[in-house]
Amino acid sequence: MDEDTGHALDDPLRTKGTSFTHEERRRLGLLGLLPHAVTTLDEQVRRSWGEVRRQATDLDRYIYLRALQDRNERLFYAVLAADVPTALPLVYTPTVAEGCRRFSEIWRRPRGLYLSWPDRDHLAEALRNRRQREVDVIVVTDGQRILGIGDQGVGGMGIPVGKLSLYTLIGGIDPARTLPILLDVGTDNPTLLDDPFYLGWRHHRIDDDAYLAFVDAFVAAVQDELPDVLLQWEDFATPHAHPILERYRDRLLTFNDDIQGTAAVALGALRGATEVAGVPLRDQQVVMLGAGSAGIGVMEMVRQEMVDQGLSPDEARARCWVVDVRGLLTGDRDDLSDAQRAFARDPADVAGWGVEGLPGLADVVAHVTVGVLLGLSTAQGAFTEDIVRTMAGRVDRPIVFPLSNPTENAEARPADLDAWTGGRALIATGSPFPPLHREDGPDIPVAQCNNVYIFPAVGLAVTAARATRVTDGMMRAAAGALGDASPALSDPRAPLLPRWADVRDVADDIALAVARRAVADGVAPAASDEDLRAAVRRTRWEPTYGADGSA
Ligand SMILES: O=C([O-])CC(=O)C(=O)O
Ligand SMILES: [Mg+2]
Repeated sequence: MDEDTGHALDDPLRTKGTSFTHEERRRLGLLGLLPHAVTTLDEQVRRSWGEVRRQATDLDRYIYLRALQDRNERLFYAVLAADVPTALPLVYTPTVAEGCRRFSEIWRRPRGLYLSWPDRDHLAEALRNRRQREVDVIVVTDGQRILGIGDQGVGGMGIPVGKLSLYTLIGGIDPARTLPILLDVGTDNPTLLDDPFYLGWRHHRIDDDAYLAFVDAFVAAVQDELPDVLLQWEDFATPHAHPILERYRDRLLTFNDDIQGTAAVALGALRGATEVAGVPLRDQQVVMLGAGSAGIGVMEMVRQEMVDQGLSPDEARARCWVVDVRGLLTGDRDDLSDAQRAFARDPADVAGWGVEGLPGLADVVAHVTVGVLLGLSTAQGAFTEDIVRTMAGRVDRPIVFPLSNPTENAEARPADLDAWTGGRALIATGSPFPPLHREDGPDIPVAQCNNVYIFPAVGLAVTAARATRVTDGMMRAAAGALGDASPALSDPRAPLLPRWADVRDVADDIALAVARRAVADGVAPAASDEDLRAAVRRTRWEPTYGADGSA
């Protein structure tokens, strides 16, 4: 919003509410509009947390916090920063899933841009109508594969809004320079199509040719208006996610969070896990349940890491197993995309197992000494007691990551994994879970292996370093720096990923590693380490009130 238009009290980026001083109230024409007392930001934060706690449900807390964001952004971020571990599940996974499901019902105020198919000839006009002039980061979704809860149509907007609030909270991106976008190309969700309150374009999703042309027009409009922006693709359905990434990754500053962000955080968590297990990744057999964009993205990075650790591409491939709803990916299947086909096993590999049809997860675990079991399937409870006990019978420290979101979609609950393996399992989940209880010591937090460890830091890095592309090397640098920060490297009983209280400091370290790699890859202007460190520090926006009401 322009700084000199609108009323200081109503502009969420400028207002201080009851914290405007008496001098500011005179100068800005606010005299008489506020009760007498002048509060500090800290008092406002404490008052707001009281309000958050008083709400009856987490959805109510989400609604309260979103309304606060729309009213006073600096206060909103100060509130989140005051208690990151409590705030995160309220503004992000898992509560944001409910916020998306009930988006039309809980609608309050507009935020970001809705680019709808019926307006396809006016995308540039809509983009020019945005409230923020300069933009560092766009998060865009078409709402088709929201977390693990499927097609939410226009309700998917909850995700770009939530992700961008973490870009600011964790990555320090100025909230005035973030832009959430929803591409409304219809929905195939019958509940939404029948919902009288549904706020999106009430129509089935358009066909693929029209869809890809629309995405092309959108990207062209962004390139015209905001040529330097980071464009993050989020929660696209698998058949679109990979092709879109491949189409644009060499043409603009862009990445897909579900494919690349999820892969980087998983690789970071595997670093600590394999260290504690005492078996490097190159010596592990790795099984992924789920062959969607996220599952395949993780396996691509796992395979690359095995090659970096000294295996040939074929040797690495031989250690990777991917299972989807039908069963193991094998070369004789005709339903695989190119990205999935790269992980298809030779049917001869499993011919001796004596399994009718495609082997399932239980068959793979029964015939292979699996050390790492990953899930991005949205199949609740798919890591059964039998499967986990079989695995734990073969390896000393089974590494088990049920990564599907939100919480109810997880392939297993950490407490069950812990019980079935006698406390030997090394666990990370995608959504938050309660800590594991220990009789002989303090409770152990469960690492939340969520791309939130990665994307805010990537945004900070490319903004600070003025990068023009996101290379694979940069995502791997992010994974490496996150892995280096694993508390498990120094304490085998510690969680595999840093505590939320440390996540902003860790983001600085990740951002520096990514920025360095951007320079090395020739996609950012040459800069010394010292310059990059200073740029990261300079870029970081903090939720504080300036000396007056103007900034
Ligand atoms: O949003 C999250 O919590 C992680 C993510 O990208 C997804 O599940 O699609
Ligand atoms: Mg996502």
